[in-house]
Amino acid sequence: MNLKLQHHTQPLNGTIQITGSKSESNRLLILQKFYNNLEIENLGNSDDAQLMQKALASNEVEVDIHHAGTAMRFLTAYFSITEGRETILTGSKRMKERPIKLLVDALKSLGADIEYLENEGYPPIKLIGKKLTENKVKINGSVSSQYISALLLIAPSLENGIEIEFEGKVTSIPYIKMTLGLLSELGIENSWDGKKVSVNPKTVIENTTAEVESDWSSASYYYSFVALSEDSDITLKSYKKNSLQGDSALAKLYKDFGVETTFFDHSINLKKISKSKSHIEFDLASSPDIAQTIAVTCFGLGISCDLTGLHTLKIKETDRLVALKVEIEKLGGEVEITDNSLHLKPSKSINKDVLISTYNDHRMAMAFAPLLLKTSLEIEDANVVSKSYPDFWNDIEKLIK
Ligand SMILES: O=C(O)C1=C[C@@H](OP(=O)(O)O)[C@@H](O)[C@H](O)C1
Ligand SMILES: C=C(OP(=O)(O)O)C(=O)O
Repeated sequence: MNLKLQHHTQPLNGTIQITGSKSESNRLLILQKFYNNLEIENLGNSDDAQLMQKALASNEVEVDIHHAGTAMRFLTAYFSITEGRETILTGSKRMKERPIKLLVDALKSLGADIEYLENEGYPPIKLIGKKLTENKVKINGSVSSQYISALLLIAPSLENGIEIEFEGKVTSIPYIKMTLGLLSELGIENSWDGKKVSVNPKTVIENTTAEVESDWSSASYYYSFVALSEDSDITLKSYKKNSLQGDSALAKLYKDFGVETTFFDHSINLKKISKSKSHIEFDLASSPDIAQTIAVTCFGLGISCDLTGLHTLKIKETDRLVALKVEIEKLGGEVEITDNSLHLKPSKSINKDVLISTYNDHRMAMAFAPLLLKTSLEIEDANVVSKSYPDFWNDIEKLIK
């Protein structure tokens, strides 16, 4: 279903509760399998969290996790230690193009039994669950932090825990810290000195309740709405000042667009208090999921940007660098991309009634939505947002009324 967005010139006002973080939810769901008494509050309703729950409850041999990257990576580690179980882990056409070799190699070096069923290095894979014999492993950390989080999540259930040594420059670091932070919340000891991370084994947890914070990556679209309008006033519920989510960097980053974030009563209030800078330069290696939002905010404001640290974008739901270039150029912008960066020129106008292609990528749909404050446009396959934020369009409608 395509969705036509009318040009809206009034400010957006209201309060929204975004669903629980997809990343925190999927980590806690894995941990709950190891610690049955763990209670999860504010679990997200994203497709990815639901696919994770379904996969963890399934007794079928074949488990299909569609587009859910975290589910694919975390379940690869989980099923490889589920003794006596044979699992075929598969996903969407795109998932079969998203590499998994570094994680599979790491798990195999720990003693896992994993086989590729189609293309070497990519899903689908067949896993025969068994007890892992080793506890020290080396992994290249520059491709996806999800491989590392996957190892860390099974670590407390291994007899001797795990010690991981990183090779290469570690990427998306806040997501590794999130995993370690959640382990710490459950009382699982861990340490990280930049090069090596270790997690101790733990059979029983002392803290049995974990509360998922609302999703910061989803909050980015509201930051964009506020940046693109003068008098909007939006409150988002269930956020923490000391977040485990790296995308909470939005509060700092959007200051450059003149957006002020005020924390109160577990909520954040967003208001535009000053003019945006006329040029933006961010290294987003720690916050890859908000690159699309920021590129589109800049385009909507007519300002230029140089975004770097984007090397992981090519292996996400789509090649997000190419997708951004194609779609912003349809709207009249000028974009240059490399393998790890995006450069947008300032622009004076935005083309009307353009159909934005979404490439099965929730973030393409949500990142372009705030442009409705500048023009009328159409979003292809708008329900794609359900991967992380099923209520996105309903919530936007509440703010527009
Ligand atoms: O661990 C996680 O929950 C995630 C890690 C990031 O992936 P990479 O580490 O592959 O960049 C991020 O893009 C993804 O949406 C969620
Ligand atoms: C990259 C993403 O998801 P995943 O890797 O979990 O599929 C995302 O949500 O932007």
